[in-house]
Amino acid sequence: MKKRALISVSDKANIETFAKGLIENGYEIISTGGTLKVLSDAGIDAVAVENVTGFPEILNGRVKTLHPFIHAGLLAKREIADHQKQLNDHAISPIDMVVVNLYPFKQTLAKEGVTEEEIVENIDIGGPTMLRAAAKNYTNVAVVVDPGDYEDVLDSVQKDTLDAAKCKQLAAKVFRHTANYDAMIAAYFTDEAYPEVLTSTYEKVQTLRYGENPHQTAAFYKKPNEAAGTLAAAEQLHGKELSYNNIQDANAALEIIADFDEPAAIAVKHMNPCGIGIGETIYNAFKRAYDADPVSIFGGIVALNREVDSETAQQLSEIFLEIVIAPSFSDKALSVLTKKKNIRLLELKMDNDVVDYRQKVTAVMGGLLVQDYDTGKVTEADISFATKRKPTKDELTNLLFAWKAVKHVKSNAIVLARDNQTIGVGAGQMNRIGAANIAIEQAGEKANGAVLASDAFFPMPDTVQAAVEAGITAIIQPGGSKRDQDSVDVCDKHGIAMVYTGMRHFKH
Ligand SMILES: NC(=O)c1ncn([C@@H]2O[C@H](COP(=O)(O)O)[C@@H](O)[C@H]2O)c1NC=O
Repeated sequence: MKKRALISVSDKANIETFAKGLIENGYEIISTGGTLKVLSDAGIDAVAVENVTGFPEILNGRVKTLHPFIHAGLLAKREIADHQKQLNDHAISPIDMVVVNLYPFKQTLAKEGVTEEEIVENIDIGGPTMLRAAAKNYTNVAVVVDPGDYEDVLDSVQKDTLDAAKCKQLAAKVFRHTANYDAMIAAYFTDEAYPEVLTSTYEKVQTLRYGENPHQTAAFYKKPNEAAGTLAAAEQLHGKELSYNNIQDANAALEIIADFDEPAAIAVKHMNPCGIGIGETIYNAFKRAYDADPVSIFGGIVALNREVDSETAQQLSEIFLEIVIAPSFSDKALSVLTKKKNIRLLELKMDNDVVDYRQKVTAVMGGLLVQDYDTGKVTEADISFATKRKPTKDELTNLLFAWKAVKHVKSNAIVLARDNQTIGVGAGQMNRIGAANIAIEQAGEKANGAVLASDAFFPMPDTVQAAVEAGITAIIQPGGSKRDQDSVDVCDKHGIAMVYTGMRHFKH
């Protein structure tokens, strides 16, 4: 008896060649309405599914293959005599291969102006049912969900190597595919933040050469339909493939730059900003980010939120940078930067609301932690004045700038800033005074007259004392410690202006 393949595909690319190949290798083709038409138009012999089921396609295609003549043909185990007998009793013939790809739910969701009705109609029911039936019965049935597999499957058919092991791999792909499909549907039906099971799925962007270290394997995945404004949407204009650490650092730079509307440049090393500068022009902003810490920026990642012009490109090209990421590069800037073999240039349409609707997921052993992104913002209206002296206008501007910066530094974090530029960053220390000492030491003489931001309150006045000694004139911190008054007293004694934000920015 001839083998039978049921073909029912939404994405009809290359289906004629595949079907032809199957026929040449002794298969009979069964097909649904639209697919049958494509095959018939190409002169390929196929049997309409209605002729197998004895039942017409009804409800505008909502029911076409959902029939025991199809599903018993897919699910019967050939090696079980009773299954065989039941097929015979009901005059059902077995089906040996299913070639199905589903209604384009994801693409429909992404369509501009799409209606709920159209989205719901694009939830495929018959397709996944056949795919899952065939995949369950992988020892008897081959299942092809990915048009990218046609060539390989045909090759296996020709060589007679389409065995259970191969079919099991094809079946695994089906269950991944339908799980992803259902996860997208579930996400469309509700935007519940913390459902009883987390079914988010991710699509592979690329396998990476290695992970954080060369002995670790790694890959980069993205959420379906959510790339806009993220690294997954960036176009690489120049340079080698991104590494695992590049992706982490570039992502950190994008999260930071999303907090700035004015021309800003962010230099990142190991996920901490080593220099942040803002300015009238992107050139000024970058100069400040560079001057903030000309040592640490070496081998770093720089994100800029305005087009890179030739003048800025010239400055960027004078140091070794892993990545420059910007919304665009002028032609002249590109010709300057592409002369450097080892730099990676990424073009990305940035979006300052990029993190607002996303959740931050962190892996822990055996599970995940999920939380909102830290989108907390503090403006002049939100702060309260803790000390006798209030900050001057200039100090206040620098305090709010330092506050934006410290939010993105690993805790415990202290940032010193002046003149629209970070000048000292103390990151990831186990005690606050340790972070302060690092920031103060890095700033050197520039600390005198600068402002200081702390990501969390001062449990004791030691950091303020260190600030006094360094010549800091104003401090911004959340407030809320039992011993706030001790810090206030030190400030008052030395004429330092201190403000409270009422908001903490721990970052682990
Ligand atoms: N309802 C059914 O019985 C059914 N059987 C197959 N489909 C889907 O119909 C599509 C192909 O339809 P056509 O060959 O008419 O273009 C495929 O994406 C397939 O997954 C169905 N449609 C959706 O549920």
